[in-house]
Amino acid sequence: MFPESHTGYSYEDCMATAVWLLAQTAVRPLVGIVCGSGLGGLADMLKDQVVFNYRDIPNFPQSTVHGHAGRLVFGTLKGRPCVCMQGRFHLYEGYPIQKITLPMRIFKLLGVETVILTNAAGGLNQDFKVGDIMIIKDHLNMPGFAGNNPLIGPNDERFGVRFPCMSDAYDRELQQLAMDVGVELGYGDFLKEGVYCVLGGPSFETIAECRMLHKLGADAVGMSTVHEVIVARHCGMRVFALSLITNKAVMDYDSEEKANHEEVLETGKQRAEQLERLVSTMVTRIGHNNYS
Ligand SMILES: O=P(O)(O)O[C@@H]1C[C@H](O)[C@@H](CO)O1
Ligand SMILES: Nc1nc2[nH]cnc2c(=O)[nH]1
Repeated sequence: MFPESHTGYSYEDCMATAVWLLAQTAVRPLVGIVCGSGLGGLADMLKDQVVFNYRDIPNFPQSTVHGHAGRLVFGTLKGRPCVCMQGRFHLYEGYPIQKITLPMRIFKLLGVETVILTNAAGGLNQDFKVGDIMIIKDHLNMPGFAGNNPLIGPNDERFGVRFPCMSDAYDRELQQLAMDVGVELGYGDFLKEGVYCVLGGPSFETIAECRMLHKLGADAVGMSTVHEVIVARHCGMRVFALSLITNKAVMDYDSEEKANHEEVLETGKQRAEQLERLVSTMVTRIGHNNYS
């Protein structure tokens, strides 16, 4: 089995995990949700839950980060069958990149068509405030520039093509749906859109790094999501992603502010309710109208 090598799980390994899960729940999810740091409350909205601890799922990694519960939750969200990762995996936890993205392939084999990813991120855009929700319209993949891409290794065409396009990674109709729903819910003042930049972490950025990322066109910086998006798109799922701006990236040598994980989790708590309402309303509308 894979963990020692870095070439990824085989199609058969992923299928075995999917079949194992499907044998234990009647839920056939069409939407898969990934909860970012401190945003695990999204999973609690699911009704008629069937819950698996990651440690019990064949081939699954374990969550090691505070604010990531480590549970896969099946259930319905306003009647829609969903599966929700209450906790994700990050490069800095020491897992190979193919392992942290494995759940996306399992989502696909479970029948998921649309993936909704959330994360906590530092705001680089000077117009952003702590508590803003940023609809991700594009990304900068810094580990990818350094050769760390989840699709490195032999390509299995049963998942997708060797050279997948990423210029359409973030579904435009779903971005519009999020904006429409957000405005309807009265969230217009704190709903933004922008470019998310992923770094390896776990150290937060220096001031010079934040200034550079901002100049390169990033609006927010974090340590996740992009690898999952690449694998989800490779196997043909639609993707919507958002960042909760949990802290302002420090850009100024006179600033006394210091990024820290406690602030990240605290901001998550404060915006949890609105974020949950935004995502759950979106889920009820996916596939029902011209956003399908
Ligand atoms: O899983 P996400 O991207 O939400 O987690 C972010 C990045 C680090 O894991 C952590 C830093 O506070 O939050
Ligand atoms: N890299 C990074 N990740 C974050 N996650 C939440 N806030 C931040 C941040 O400021 N930088």
